[in-house]
Amino acid sequence: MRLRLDALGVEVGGTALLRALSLTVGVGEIVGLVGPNGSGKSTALRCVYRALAPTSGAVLLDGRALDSLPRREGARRVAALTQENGSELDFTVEEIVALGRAPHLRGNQALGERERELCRRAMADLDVLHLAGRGVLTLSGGERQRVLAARALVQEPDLLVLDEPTNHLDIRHQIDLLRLLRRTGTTVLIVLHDLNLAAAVCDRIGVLAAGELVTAGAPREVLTPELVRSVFGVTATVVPHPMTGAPQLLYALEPSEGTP
Ligand SMILES: Nc1ncnc2c1ncn2[C@@H]1O[C@H](COP(=O)(O)OP(=O)(O)OP(=O)(O)O)[C@@H](O)[C@H]1O
Repeated sequence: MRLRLDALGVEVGGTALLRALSLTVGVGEIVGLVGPNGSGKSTALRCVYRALAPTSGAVLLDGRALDSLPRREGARRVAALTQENGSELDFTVEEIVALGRAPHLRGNQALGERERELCRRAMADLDVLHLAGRGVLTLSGGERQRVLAARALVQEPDLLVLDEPTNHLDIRHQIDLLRLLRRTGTTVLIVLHDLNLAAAVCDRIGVLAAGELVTAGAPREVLTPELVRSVFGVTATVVPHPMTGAPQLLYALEPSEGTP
């Protein structure tokens, strides 16, 4: 599925949170949104998973306006892992993951064998199969995040919208999740704070500051020391990854020349 944000604007109480954001995610592409705290990344994602209606502009899925899509079809085709879906329900892990299949089922239809196998596979992929019978409220932050990622993936969406999915995950599980995203071949819009992970996984990166897109392009075009200094106010040395060539940012805690 192709996603197009077309001059997206969001205004709340007279304040612009997002201004004329235009960005395309091609079929099977992984596009990252990065930017300082409060720059509008989650606001943009909220428009895509329909938690927020934009004030101006449009979200287009395969050229079709998102708001013209029946809710059920949207729920089937777009999966979101957000900062808001910390489940308070005292469900087991397998019950939470199975909820990901709900948009594909009719009424109270039970899960068939194929559905159950999809759930098992997603739980195995996210390394939570051993937790299947556990109450989700008893899990650690990282375990819970992996369960919610499994729920999003088991939905087999055409578009995945991920807000800081590596939150709470240890480095192995961060890498496993990003590898999995690559493998699925699904169109992905992802917010990441870790610029090195963004450079490793994203085909393209859009940089937001104060609700506006500063630049967008391939990681090596976008993640320059100048950009990192002007947008984040941080001095970084950028080196190519010795194996992949992806830009990697090195930071030093010692103040360097010219650092405020
Ligand atoms: N309903 C609202 N009313 C007023 N301001 C809001 C509302 N929702 C978000 N904001 C503000 O809009 C700005 C953008 O928020 P958003 O959550 O999109 O930022 P973000 O880039 O995702 O930040 P972070 O990196 O901290 O997660 C913030 O300053 C936030 O306080």
